[in-house]
Amino acid sequence: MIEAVGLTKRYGAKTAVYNLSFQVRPGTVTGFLGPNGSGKSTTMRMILGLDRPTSGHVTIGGHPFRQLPNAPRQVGALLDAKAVHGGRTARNHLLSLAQLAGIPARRVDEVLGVVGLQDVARKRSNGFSLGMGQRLGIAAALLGDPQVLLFDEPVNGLDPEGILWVRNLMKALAAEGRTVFVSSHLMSEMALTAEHLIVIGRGQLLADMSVKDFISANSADFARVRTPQTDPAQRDKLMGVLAEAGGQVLSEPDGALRVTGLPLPRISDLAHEADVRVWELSPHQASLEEAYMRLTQGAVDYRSTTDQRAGLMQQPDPMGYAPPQQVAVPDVPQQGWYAPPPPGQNPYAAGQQHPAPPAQQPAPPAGPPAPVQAPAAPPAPAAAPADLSKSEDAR
Ligand SMILES: Nc1ncnc2c1ncn2[C@@H]1O[C@H](COP(=O)(O)OP(=O)(O)OP(=O)(O)O)[C@@H](O)[C@H]1O
Repeated sequence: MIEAVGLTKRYGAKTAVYNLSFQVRPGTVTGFLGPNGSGKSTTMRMILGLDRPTSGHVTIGGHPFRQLPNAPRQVGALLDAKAVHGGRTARNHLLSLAQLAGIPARRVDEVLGVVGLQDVARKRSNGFSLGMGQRLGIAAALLGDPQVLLFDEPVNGLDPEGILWVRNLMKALAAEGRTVFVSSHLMSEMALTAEHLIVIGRGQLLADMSVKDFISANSADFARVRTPQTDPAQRDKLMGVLAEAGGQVLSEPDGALRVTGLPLPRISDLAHEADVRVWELSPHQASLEEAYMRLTQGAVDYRSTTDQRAGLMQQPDPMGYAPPQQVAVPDVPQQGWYAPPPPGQNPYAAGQQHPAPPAQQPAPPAGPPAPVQAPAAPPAPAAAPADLSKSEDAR
């Protein structure tokens, strides 16, 4: 088990990690999520004794990493796949690691096979692709057959077959009772791989709970209902009926209704009783990505802006190639596309304060709010968490 208690790391005036406490238990894959620059790699480096905490501590099996006897046999890690001597062959790189840790040479050939690099084992790693480098890094992590494994972005650069392989590998390692701690920005992949999540934002703990609880605490399933566009009165009638029955109704950009708080069969019955024709009635299950976006949108440091191209856009040459004309399809607004929060829990609604981070336990669902019958309003930007960039004791 990995246990962090009050872990804090400052780099000069920058606080990268602040007062983080969590446990990573054996037997499950624990995902480690957070926006760019939120402190995931710094936390992993502290777990591995590569960075010294400014305060707090972190242990593996009850000991700080540096005090573990024969650490490479107990803990394996992929932090930076590029951190290899490029002039060495893959096999020699692993052989040197194995010799340092007293691991027999035949284990090197075993792990090369496990990661699928046996055919390029005698090639220099500076000629490796991004994905091949990742595989070599995973081989190094597996070398000592350790009980505790840390992977920082292991699927970075892997092809679909490689991503599936990593997913199955992580699950198999956890099923053998090992502790598996893995960071990733690929939410769809995390949803398929991890059972438990630790989410941080600006160095602080935002959530520590199962994937299932995380999704239900941060978003809600809803139904999409569409009536014939040619008859707006039918839509208005249905909106009234659904709201009267206790549903929360929002309008989607394409005119469909987004309904929370009523099960699909009830919506169908209500439409039938009101004599409203329905062209679509479909369930929408909230995804991990939607729940993650909702929780972390106030803790994102780096946001993109639209490329204005400084007026450099060229007119198409009438004599040359012109791209095929496409019918303009309006974009779904980026904010607000995701599933709504659970009833009564919209921490980002205008005028509300940013809530205390829902760490440890998902908040119990509150009572349903007053039904909304207006087009889906994009959530107002959340108040940013406390500014951690002001150091208390700049080093
Ligand atoms: N050695 C260092 N010196 C100064 N600042 C650092 C150092 N290492 C990390 N930081 C800063 O600490 C913060 C956290 O960085 P970290 O790499 O841990 O984030 P991350 O969550 O792993 O990001 P990403 O998802 O982009 O990999 C960032 O603001 C980063 O600039």
